[in-house]
Amino acid sequence: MALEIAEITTILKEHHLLKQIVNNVKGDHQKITGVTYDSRRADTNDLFFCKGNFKPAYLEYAQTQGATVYIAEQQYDSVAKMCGIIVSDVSKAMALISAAYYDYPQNELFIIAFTGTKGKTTSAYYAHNILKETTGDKTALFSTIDRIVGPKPEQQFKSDLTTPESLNLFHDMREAVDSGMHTLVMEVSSQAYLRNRVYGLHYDVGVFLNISPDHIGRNEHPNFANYLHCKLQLLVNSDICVINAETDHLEEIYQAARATTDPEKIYLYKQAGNETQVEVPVDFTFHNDRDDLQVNEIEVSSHTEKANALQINGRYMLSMPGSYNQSNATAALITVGVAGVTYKEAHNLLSKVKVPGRMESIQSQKHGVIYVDYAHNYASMNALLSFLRSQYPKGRMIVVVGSPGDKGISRRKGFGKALTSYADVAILTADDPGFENPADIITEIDSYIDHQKVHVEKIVDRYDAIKRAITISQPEDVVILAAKGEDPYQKVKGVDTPWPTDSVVAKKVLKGLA
Ligand SMILES: CC(=O)N[C@H]1[C@@H](OP(=O)(O)OP(=O)(O)OC[C@H]2O[C@@H](n3ccc(=O)[nH]c3=O)[C@H](O)[C@@H]2O)O[C@H](CO)[C@@H](O)[C@@H]1O[C@H](C)C(=O)N[C@@H](C)C(=O)N[C@H](CCC(=O)O)C(=O)O
Ligand SMILES: Nc1ncnc2c1ncn2[C@@H]1O[C@H](COP(=O)(O)OP(=O)(O)OP(=O)(O)O)[C@@H](O)[C@H]1O
Repeated sequence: MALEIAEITTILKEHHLLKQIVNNVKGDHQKITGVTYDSRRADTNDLFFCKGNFKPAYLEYAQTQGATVYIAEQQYDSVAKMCGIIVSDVSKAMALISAAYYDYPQNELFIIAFTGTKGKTTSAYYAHNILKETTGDKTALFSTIDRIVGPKPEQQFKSDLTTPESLNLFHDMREAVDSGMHTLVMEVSSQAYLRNRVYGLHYDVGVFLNISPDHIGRNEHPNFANYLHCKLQLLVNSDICVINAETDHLEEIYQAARATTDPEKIYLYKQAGNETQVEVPVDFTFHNDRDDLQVNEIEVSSHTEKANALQINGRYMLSMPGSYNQSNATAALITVGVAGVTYKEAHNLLSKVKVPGRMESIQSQKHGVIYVDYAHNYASMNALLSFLRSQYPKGRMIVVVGSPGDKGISRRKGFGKALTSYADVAILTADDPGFENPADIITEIDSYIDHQKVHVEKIVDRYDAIKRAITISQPEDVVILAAKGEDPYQKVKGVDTPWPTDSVVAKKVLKGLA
């Protein structure tokens, strides 16, 4: 793959991003044969993007590795051998040029994209599992947990981000297309819009699951309005929109979809019998037929002509408990319906789908049943605890939880509120403290807990906290290890410190107690 300087500048001019070209000694026909934003990976004739917390020394090193062109928001005189393309926004430039470099792989994929504060991974897994079967393994997945870019085992790997950096995104799409994939299910975080990782990308189907306060902080969104604005961009960039009619801010969300999409191409869904914030034409409802730890069953019904046409009506069994998973499943079913999959093909494909680190249960003989779950804001913690309380009305609810440093500050208050509503014992511990002192974060969560209702223990070491929770539990109790799911590391002072995962720790503790 290659691009000429002339092609790059044409694209940048079209998008009003080009400011000037400096040191273009080899002329407009000079070719770049690689793209990178990491000097440690730079190679001969590469184009280097100077982005984020970039240091000029990285660019100088890229030059010694053979990179010949850079794109940046300012000129760097220290790299005299390189041609500089100076732009007004390097992250937008990187998305556009990466798409061009990888020859627009998105045009060869049917893309289903999910956004929402909660449920993205679960819904993406549901849709991917159905499409994997019905497309004969020709559906890629870009999720928080893993990325699947082809049918070979080595083409399935752990994700570093929910939505990859634009350059990696288009690289992986290209690999997916070249490996025979024609459909892609992906998660789009609000951060992806904030950082222009998906700038210029269009989706065939865009899903808005829900929104609740989260991701506001120093490295994330400045305020809720910006968080909502970023999430709405998914609908603005989708040909067909699917919206949870029970979400907060429904009016703004529906308006954003209608701004660019014919209402005939917008599908709204909700649980049967539930109210919506404003009156909207609901296309699908799901009826909660049964939702307990043994069986989770829904019946999906269509209410409009366009909804009837998808032919997804009927009963579906889900393997993961939780009423919120009924809503996630309905969203996924509408998307696969739009992709041409009917009830006949899909009805038995959700009963085996499990998402690692979400509602994973570990049984024990002498202690309480243990749940590992990824709930990590108020809405999800509240949904999780209220569901488990309904399932275990007699035993004590013992919750191990911490909140990350440097981001999602509102979670601390949210956890205090949810714990006060449902927990008997809260063991507050570390979870990705970053550059903050975990003991201070714990103290902050604790300040929002009503001590008349909840017995609180503070154990900074997460291993010890899990051990304590399991040790004090009786067989009728339920132990919830929350907010970390399958995370294999703790982020401490800028370092990803390996963490064996909550479920591995829980199993080890149980073995020691046996
Ligand atoms: C705030 C944010 O989003 N930052 C992302 C951003 O960082 P950055 O551009 O500042 O890059 P950096 O890692 O600081 O390094 C600066 C530049 O120097 C380069 N470099 C660095 C060292 C060197 O020797 N040579 C060199 O060239 C790096 O390759 C990079 O281009 O680009 C990096 C990839 O290039 C991301 O890893 C990083 O995500 C950080 C780790 C992160 O935690 N992001 C979170 C907030 C995030 O994006 N989360 C959302 C999910 C949110 C949700 O749950 O909904 C997500 O989509 O994952
Ligand atoms: N629709 C929903 N509403 C509220 N809570 C949910 C919903 N779906 C899942 N959850 C809860 O949120 C947790 C995370 O779910 P999931 O990973 O599917 O969401 P996500 O949007 O991908 O999250 P994140 O952005 O944090 O990666 C689950 O473990 C569950 O506790």
